[in-house]
Amino acid sequence: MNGPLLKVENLTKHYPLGSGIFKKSIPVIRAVEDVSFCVEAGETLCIVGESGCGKSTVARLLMRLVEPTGGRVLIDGTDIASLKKDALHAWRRRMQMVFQDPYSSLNRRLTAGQIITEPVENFERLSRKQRQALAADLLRKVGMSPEMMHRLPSELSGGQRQRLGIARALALNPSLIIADEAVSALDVSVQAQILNLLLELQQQMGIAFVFISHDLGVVEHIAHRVAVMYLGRIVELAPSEALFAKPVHPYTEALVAAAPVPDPTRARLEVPVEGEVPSPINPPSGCAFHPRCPLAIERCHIEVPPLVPMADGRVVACHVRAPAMGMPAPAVANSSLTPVA
Ligand SMILES: Nc1ncnc2c1ncn2[C@@H]1O[C@H](COP(=O)(O)OP(=O)(O)OP(=O)(O)O)[C@@H](O)[C@H]1O
Repeated sequence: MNGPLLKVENLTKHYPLGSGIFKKSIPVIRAVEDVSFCVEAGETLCIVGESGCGKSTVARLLMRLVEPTGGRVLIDGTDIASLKKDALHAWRRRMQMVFQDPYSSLNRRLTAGQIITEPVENFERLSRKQRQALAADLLRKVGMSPEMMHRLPSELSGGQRQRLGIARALALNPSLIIADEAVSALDVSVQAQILNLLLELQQQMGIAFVFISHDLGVVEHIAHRVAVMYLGRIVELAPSEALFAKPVHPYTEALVAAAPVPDPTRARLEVPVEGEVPSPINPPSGCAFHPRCPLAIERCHIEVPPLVPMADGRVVACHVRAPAMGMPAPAVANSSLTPVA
């Protein structure tokens, strides 16, 4: 198969605020704005950013749990919005989601065995024997004993429930798993077990992951590439090693500097980024990060910076650090930060 497994083009999601019956224009929450990226088979793309930056909305758009305001999602080159009944059914087998809180996403009245075989039974009838064999196989894949198939979710630990959520996602042999804060609710040691399990499954089964997390320690452990979102937009998308070794966008730099990973070789932001993410209802003009950015220049107040490709394969949206072709690199005044070549 040529081309990426998943291609996201100019994806946009605005949530209208109120019905606007008496108003001419309805204000909207700009949750996702013009987001584009690709994911190759067997690759892990992590999406990071502060709360409210639009990460979960991207996940919901990928799973078609919400409809986009604009843009497209293509699987193996096919726009998922164009799929009719049977093709949509087939596509649903290929993409699965693992949620943050396994307890609320699992049916508490079903046994572990019923929970993990349910996706398959939506497609085909299984005999009792087949169901048990499938449940045992899936439980083994996620490092659980087949005897657990008779337990209810309430009889399992948080880590076991998350393994169950992963087993359920694996039931249909997906090509892509979307994991939204899939380990955030777990203790650090259980987190590490689940992350290692995901890495093993990726190696064995060639599954691609879109992994959403606000935890940069987790991201650094598993990502091949990282997309950094700020107020609905991607501001930097880079190979993981390059991003952590040398973050280019000032927002990425601030996130990496704030992450509790002891690495003295890392760039440190001497002028910390302060304040909170502004409202997505009325985002700042130009670069939405400019009110918090120690590097901001006049252009940042006016123009939305485009994502500019850099020599090491990353793309960055920053007038100062990655000026678009044809624009002179501006002088940087009053900052401990320097433009990155
Ligand atoms: N169904 C909805 N209706 C209206 N606004 C929404 C809806 N879902 C999300 N939003 C808004 O869209 C913006 C992006 O939310 P989203 O949940 O995608 O962010 P996030 O980066 O995943 O945040 P978190 O890390 O806290 O989960 C937020 O301002 C949020 O309030």
